[in-house]
Amino acid sequence: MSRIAYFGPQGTFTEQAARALAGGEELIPVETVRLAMTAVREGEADAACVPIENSVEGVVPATLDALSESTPLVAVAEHILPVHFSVLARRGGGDIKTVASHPHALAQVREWLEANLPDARPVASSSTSAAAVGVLDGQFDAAVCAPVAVEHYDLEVLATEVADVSDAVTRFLLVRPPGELPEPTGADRTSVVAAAVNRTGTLAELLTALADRGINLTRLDARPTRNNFGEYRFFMDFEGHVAEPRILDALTALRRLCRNLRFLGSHPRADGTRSTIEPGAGNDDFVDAAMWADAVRKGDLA
Ligand SMILES: O=C(O)C(=O)C[C@]1(C(=O)O)C=C[C@@H](O)C=C1
Repeated sequence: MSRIAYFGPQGTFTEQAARALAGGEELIPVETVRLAMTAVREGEADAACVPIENSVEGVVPATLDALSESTPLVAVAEHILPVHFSVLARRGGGDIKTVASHPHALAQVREWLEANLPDARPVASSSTSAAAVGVLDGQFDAAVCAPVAVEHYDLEVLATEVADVSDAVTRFLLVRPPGELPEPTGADRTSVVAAAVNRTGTLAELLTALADRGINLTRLDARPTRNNFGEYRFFMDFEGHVAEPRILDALTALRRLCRNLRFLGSHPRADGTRSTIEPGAGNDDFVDAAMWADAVRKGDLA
């Protein structure tokens, strides 16, 4: 049985995603996103389940930073969960003066808190479940949690279905050390991180390498390299799988433009959206063009 570290403690959204992705594997709750990946890097777990992006609040910076540091890990699967929250408090507790949660969760219920708990001060916690633990300990008066949290923590439910954007979703990744990749399905996502040199047009060149090959970008985020102020790493997700000639061609171009390129995986998309194929930029077009060039090189064609 393989072991999956997940961003815990028990009752987080990430645990739900890990259960959906893992089947019957052993699940290990870990306090932070970074430590979940460290557990894999140090061989204490075979894979890690971590949040990557939310439809309201955007990317999870801790996940991007942990993916770009230390030894490479690649995403082999993803899961998308609808996100609405329950607000939990101690049974028989008094006034709610503080309400804690993960910053991504607080950002998704800002309007609800202003309308329903205007006197409560929002406090950031390491995860939604860590906020529930803090309420039990008396550190905070209320916690904004995943609905399943109430099954793990003996707290009273003050409100359910809390969300400023009713159809919000979060996408989660299952990452593991590089190895055999999932098979291409036609509805795949490839991810890379490029530490580009700081000169005119670098980002435009990277994006043009994808656009020229008819490849649709699905996410672009920048994070500081932490070395020199103003120097950034660019995280790019795009449609397609490295097993496809058009994607391999793009990756080799990105590598040429930017030698500091890390491959972060190719895997099926959870939403099943099939890759866009632009005219003249299908895999057959790339194979045909390579055969034609080869024939020219051998002197078989003019
Ligand atoms: O704290 C949790 O429950 C998490 O799984 C983390 C997380 C996130 O990082 O976005 C996951 C989903 C929600 O958007 C809020 C918090």
